Amino acid sequence: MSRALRPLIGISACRRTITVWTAHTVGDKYVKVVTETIGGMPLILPAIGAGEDGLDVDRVLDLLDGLLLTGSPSNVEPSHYGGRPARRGVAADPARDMTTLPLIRRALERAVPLFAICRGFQELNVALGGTLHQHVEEIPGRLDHRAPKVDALAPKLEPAHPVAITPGGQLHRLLGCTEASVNSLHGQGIDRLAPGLRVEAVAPDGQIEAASVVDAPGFVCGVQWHPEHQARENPLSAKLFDAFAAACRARAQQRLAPAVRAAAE
Ligand SMILES: N[C@@H](CCC(=O)NCCCC(=O)O)C(=O)O
Repeated sequence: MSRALRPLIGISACRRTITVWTAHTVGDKYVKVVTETIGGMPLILPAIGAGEDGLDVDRVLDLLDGLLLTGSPSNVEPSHYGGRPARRGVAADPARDMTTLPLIRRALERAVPLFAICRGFQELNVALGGTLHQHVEEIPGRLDHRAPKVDALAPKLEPAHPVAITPGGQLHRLLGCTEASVNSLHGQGIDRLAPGLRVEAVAPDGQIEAASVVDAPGFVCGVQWHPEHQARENPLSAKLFDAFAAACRARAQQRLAPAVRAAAE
């Protein structure tokens, strides 16, 4: 693909304090999945809110061919979905909430391809009017979906449980199977699914693990697990990113091809 037509993909950042400094952060795995797995150009979107003093969402979306919503240790503030206040000590990132929630709504209105991972998946649900469980492991009969409490990274990213993929859904068509094994690094989870979202996969305890936007013109999908981890080594993760990449490339073509052709003439 011509360098000029590499899709420009926005990546949501967190606002976090590292030692004494406040920083806008994105895990390297999300940047790499854009550059290496998708073949796109990443544009990190700082968590500065949206509107007058924050991101001009429409100007940003004018530039983007896709939006990747990342995971994060922080939780979406329950006030955004009418939930009880979070317990003391639970990590929050109000600046990220104020950025991603409006950005998601407008990206969907403008048919920007969107792939939402873990916290990003929860944000997609909240942005469209759904609610979250704050502590899935405390609900009787539910699994503990949190990562094992060990220092090493590898065990956290091991497959943790199966998911049943909805027959006839978008993921089923894309992946060609009705079961997959996924990693699991979350304490929150979708409670009430937002209107306009369709369940694409569920865990054995009934936890919603993936959803798509009904009637979305392009690729709009959210997953509770982490396909960005070693994406090319897992055939299902690779298929997910290839489908997202194709939608982003199609948007880049549509947006930029006339300008690239004109410059070459
Ligand atoms: N805090 C939320 C979301 C969990 C999540 O996104 N975990 C990923 C952390 C690592 C990363 O940044 O990718 C919850 O607990 O449900």
